[in-house]
Amino acid sequence: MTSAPTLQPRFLPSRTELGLVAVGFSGGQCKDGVDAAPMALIEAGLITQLTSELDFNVHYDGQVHSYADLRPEHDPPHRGMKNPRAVSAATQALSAQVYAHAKEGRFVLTLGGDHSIAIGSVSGVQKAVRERCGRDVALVWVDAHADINTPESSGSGNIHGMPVAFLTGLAREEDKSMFGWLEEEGKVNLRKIVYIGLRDVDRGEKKILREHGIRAFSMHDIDRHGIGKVMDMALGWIGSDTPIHLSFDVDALDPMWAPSTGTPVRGGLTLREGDFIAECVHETGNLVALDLVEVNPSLEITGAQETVRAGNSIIRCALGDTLL
Ligand SMILES: NC(=[NH2+])NCCC[C@H](N)C(=O)O
Ligand SMILES: [Mn+2]
Ligand SMILES: [Mn+2]
Repeated sequence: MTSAPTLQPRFLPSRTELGLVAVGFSGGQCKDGVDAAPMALIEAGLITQLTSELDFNVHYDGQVHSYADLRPEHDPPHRGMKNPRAVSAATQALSAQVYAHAKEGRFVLTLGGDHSIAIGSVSGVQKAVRERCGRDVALVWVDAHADINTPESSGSGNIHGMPVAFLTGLAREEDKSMFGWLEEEGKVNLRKIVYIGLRDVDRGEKKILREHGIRAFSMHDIDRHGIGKVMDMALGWIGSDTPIHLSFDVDALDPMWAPSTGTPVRGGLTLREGDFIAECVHETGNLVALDLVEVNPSLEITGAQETVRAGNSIIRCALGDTLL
C-alpha cells in the first residue's frame, strides 16, 4: 500500500540529499582532542550508516576542516575571549559551507569540533532557510550548558560557552575579523530557542535566560515531568510549521554514557533520553540541520568509543533510523 504523497513545505530539505561537514576545530575551548571527533565518528561507520541504512545521498568533500591556523601570538584575547580571530575565521568559513549545502536543499549534518562551531552552522542554515522561504529556524539546543555567555559575562573566556549569545545578537562585535561578519540574516530569534538538559548554567547566563524569557528545560524539569512531557512542551513552544536546527552537545548525556567530553557534568541524560530527544525532533518532520559537538576521544580514553557510539546513535535517531 502506498500512502498519498504529502506536500513538502518549502523550507524542508530533500529527504535524500545530505550535506556533511566535518569540522576538526577546537579553538573555542582549551583542551586538545575535540578536533579528532569527526574522524572518530566516521571511522565508527557513520557514512555507511547514512548511505546504506538511511539511504541518503551524502555530499561530503572527504576533508576534516580545521580552518584557521592562527598562531596564538597573532590572536591575543579580545574582551576576554580566547582565540577570537581563529574562532571567528573558522565559523565564518563553516557558515559559508553550510549555507551552500542548505541552499541546495540538502539536510546539513555538521560534526564538531567544540560548540563554538554552531556560530557557523546555525547562521549558515538560518540564512539559507530565510532565503528559500522567508522563515526563521527554531533552534533546539541540547546541552548541560546554556552557552549563552557574552564575552563580559563569561568567566572562562572560552567561546564555546558563547555561541548562542553571538547567534542571537546578545553579543556583538563590529570588527569583521571578530564575528562582525555575522549578518542579521544569519541570526536566530530568542523566542525560537529551546534548551533541553541544562544543569550547569553560570550566574550571568541565568540572568540572561530570565531577562529574555528564553524557554529552557533543565534536568530538574525532566525529573519532574519525564522526558516525554518535556519534549511535548519543548516542541509545542516551537510550533508545528517551523524548520528546526538541532544542536546537540554530547555533554548533555550523563558522563556515564559520554565520558569523553571537555566539560562533563554529572546528573545528565541517559543514553535513551538523548536518543529519544533526537527521535522526537525527527518525528516533527521539520528538522533541517543537526550539529553533533564536543566529543573528545582523547579524554577518558576508556570511554572514548562509548562516547563516539553515543554520538553516532544520536545522529541515527535524529535521522529517523530507530523509529518503526
Ligand atoms: N559547549 C560547552 N561545553 N560549553 C561549556 C561552557 C562552560 C561555561 N559556562 C563557560 O562559559 O565556559
Ligand atoms: Mn555543554
Ligand atoms: Mn555546548
